Amino acid sequence: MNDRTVLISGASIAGPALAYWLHRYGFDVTVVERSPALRPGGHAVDVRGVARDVVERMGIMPRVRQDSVDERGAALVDRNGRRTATMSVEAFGGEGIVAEIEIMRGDLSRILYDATRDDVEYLFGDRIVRLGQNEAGVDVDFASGAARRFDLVVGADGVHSGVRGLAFGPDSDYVRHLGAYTAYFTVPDPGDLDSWFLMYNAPGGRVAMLRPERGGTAKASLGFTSPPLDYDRRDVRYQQRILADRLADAGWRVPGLLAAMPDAPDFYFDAICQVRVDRWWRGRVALVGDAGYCGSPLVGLGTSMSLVGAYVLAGELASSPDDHEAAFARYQDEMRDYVAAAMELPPGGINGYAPHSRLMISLRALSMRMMTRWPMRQLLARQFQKSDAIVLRDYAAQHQPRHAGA
Ligand SMILES: Cc1cc2nc3c(=O)[nH]c(=O)nc-3n(C[C@H](O)[C@H](O)[C@H](O)COP(=O)(O)OP(=O)(O)OC[C@H]3O[C@@H](n4cnc5c(N)ncnc54)[C@H](O)[C@@H]3O)c2cc1C
Repeated sequence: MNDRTVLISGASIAGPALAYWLHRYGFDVTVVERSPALRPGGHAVDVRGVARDVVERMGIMPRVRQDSVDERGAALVDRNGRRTATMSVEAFGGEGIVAEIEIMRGDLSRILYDATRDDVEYLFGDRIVRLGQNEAGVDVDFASGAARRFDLVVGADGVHSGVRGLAFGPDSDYVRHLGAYTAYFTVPDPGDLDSWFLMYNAPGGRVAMLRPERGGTAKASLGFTSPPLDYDRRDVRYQQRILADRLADAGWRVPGLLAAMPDAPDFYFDAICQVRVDRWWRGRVALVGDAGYCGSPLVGLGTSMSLVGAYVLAGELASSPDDHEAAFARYQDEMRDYVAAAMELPPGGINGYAPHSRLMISLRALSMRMMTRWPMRQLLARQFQKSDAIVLRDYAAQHQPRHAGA
């Protein structure tokens, strides 16, 4: 019997992307999202390497390019705002710190949602609270009280995936804290960024970033190194107090960013962590994107991995709709090397992101100045080439998909 009905948990990047491809291959798709509406916010995310091909094949590249962020490059600044190192977008042919296609996470999520909303059932403001699977399907109970049966369920619900918690085990088995926390939020455009992404390091492993976006606003990020903290993930005010305590005297533009933080409409705070899951499925339940493999913002490939993962998972399910276990196994086989390469932390790991001492901060600026020169250039180019470490199959040609939007 064919597995035709699929429930996806999470409507950010991986969820709508998977919904898009499954619908094209003839599946009936429902997406449940815990938030009452599509979540805005997040910094620019990169669409690198083969992920660009996936976006092309979805037919949404014109809109992605239209909405992408016009950044000239990234610059490290000191306490007084003086640039200590820069890297332009062209330095690595659009595959450097700032990729050729950078788009705000919220904008990409909106584009993927718009491409699927007419063909896919979206349930906002709800979540799965129980999964019971047997040979015939998966019985799902929702927090709203609804109960439904699906052939397959996929967790695309991020680092703290609810589906993973129900079908695989607790976060503590899969989520590895890398030693820092970070927040993202929107602030008024200071007007002097001149299309540069500014990054600042203060002693004590403290980080601030500010990058331009369209429409009179900019995206701020604040971070600090710390062992795991005990806090309520829903208590935004408390998270903001933690940040204010740690960063109040950090210098540069940080006091202004902290002052603007309570008014931000899209404050997001989390540990910098990786997710590693041995096998990405249990029976009829599978994982895609950050829920199954998250390299952390340090590797900058989370969105690309999600887009590619959604493409491969849907393609493999279409290849054997009567044998989901075989499809899930091929999905992981296809993705394994690409994900393993993408999960490797850049040289220096968390210390590269949040150096502690003044000496290490100066060395970070020095190494960024050296990046475009030999031999650092070769090392860095290798790091960015990971985004190409998979050859995409042409599933659409094999499966006579429905036309997009059909
Ligand atoms: C608001 C927000 C801001 C972000 N900002 C950045 C950023 O600035 N830089 C960066 O590198 N990465 C950021 N990320 C993470 C980034 O989107 C991912 O690393 C990457 O794009 C992979 O996406 P994903 O769809 O797998 O997971 P995510 O983008 O994490 O999306 C998971 C989705 O699942 C939903 N969800 C969670 N739990 C449940 C549940 N139990 N039931 C139903 N739905 C659930 C969430 O609300 C969210 O919409 C952000 C994520 C979010 C949600």
